[in-house]
Amino acid sequence: MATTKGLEGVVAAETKISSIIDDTLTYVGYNIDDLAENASFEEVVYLLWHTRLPKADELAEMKQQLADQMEVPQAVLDHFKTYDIKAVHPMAALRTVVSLLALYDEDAEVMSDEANYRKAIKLQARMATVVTAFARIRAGKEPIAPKKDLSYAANFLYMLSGNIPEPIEEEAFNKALVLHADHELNASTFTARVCVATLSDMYSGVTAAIGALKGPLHGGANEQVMKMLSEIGSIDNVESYIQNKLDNKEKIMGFGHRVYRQGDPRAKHLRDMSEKLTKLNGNPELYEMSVKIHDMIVEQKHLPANVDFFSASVYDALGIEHDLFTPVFAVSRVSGWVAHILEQYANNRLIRPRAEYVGPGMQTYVPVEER
Ligand SMILES: CC(=O)SCCNC(=O)CCNC(=O)[C@H](O)C(C)(C)COP(=O)(O)OP(=O)(O)OC[C@H]1O[C@@H](n2cnc3c(N)ncnc32)[C@H](O)[C@@H]1OP(=O)(O)O
Ligand SMILES: O=C([O-])CC(=O)C(=O)O
Repeated sequence: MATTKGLEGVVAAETKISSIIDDTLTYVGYNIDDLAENASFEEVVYLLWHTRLPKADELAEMKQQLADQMEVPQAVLDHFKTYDIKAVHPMAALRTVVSLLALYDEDAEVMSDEANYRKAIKLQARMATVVTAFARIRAGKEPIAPKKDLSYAANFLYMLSGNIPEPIEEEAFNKALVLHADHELNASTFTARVCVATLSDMYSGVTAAIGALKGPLHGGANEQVMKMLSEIGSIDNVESYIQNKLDNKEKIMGFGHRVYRQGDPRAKHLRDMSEKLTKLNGNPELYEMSVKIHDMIVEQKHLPANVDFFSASVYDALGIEHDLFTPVFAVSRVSGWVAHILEQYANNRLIRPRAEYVGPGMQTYVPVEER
């Protein structure tokens, strides 16, 4: 049996949800550039789950459903007070809380299409609430209830800070959510599909996916990019810091991709936003440092930036704490996970590949006292 390390190039599923062909990303046939410029996140969620854009009344209904389901059971919020919240990583907390949400959902084990759709809405709606509640409780503040008349993007920023975001902040965050929503068979989405292909429930699939997204080679890279920018500290230090890493053959977070060769089409949108938002919040140096790093990596390694690189300075400019960057990714990507879970259920077969055995040959058991 031949193996393909990391399953590179292996086609492991058919999907109608998103595609990456010749470095062009589409959701259900719509170019990501078009969606980033024009679509609301709620429209994209509908698109991914129904494989078509909503009509006005359908969009209004979905917005209403999401708004109605944003509140989480008090017991889930109380759970944040049962451990040292300052000592845990928010992605670990999110992984646990999504699993916990299942225990308060009477639909959790019901496998009908209707129950799965209700779970989809609840998961999408509540991810924003739990991430923002975690952040507030950690800061010693009370969680803020969502406002039903705000968009999903605005509600997230409102629940986080207590302030209704400025239009430019809402627009930028909406765009970031749109750009992160789905990405073909990335590691976390594949994880979700593998999990539910056993006919396990949607909460299990999303919990597993959060675990996969957490790693620094995947969604966790955005936090690592910010850590690097903070360590560098000023534009004068960029060259020596990056050169040192390259000379030591260390990976630079936010660069490279398994599928894209010329570049990640999402990065330019985030780069533009980073330029605008860092100017507005008075810290343009963060953008300038990012550009300098980018130019060095492209020149020396020929590696383009991926979605995580410029998203770091965007989220920082929006006032989001650095260890919440990956949870923010999850708040968007849950839409894609759910779409893939629904697609997997609709045409399921257990996912069970083979491994090539490379261990010792046949051995005979030796009792412990004789070893
Ligand atoms: C949302 C997302 O998940 S986007 C990806 C987020 N992850 C990151 O930004 C982490 C940094 N990037 C990486 O680690 C990789 O580029 C990945 C994991 C994204 C893709 O990895 P793979 O396709 O498995 O490529 P792999 O890790 O084998 O790298 C191939 C070569 O490019 C080099 N390379 C890849 N990415 C980088 C990087 N960011 N910095 C420096 N060198 C790199 C590797 O060192 C390797 O070099 P070698 O052949 O001389 O050993
Ligand atoms: O597709 C991948 O491998 C990772 C990625 O960019 C994403 O999940 O958005």
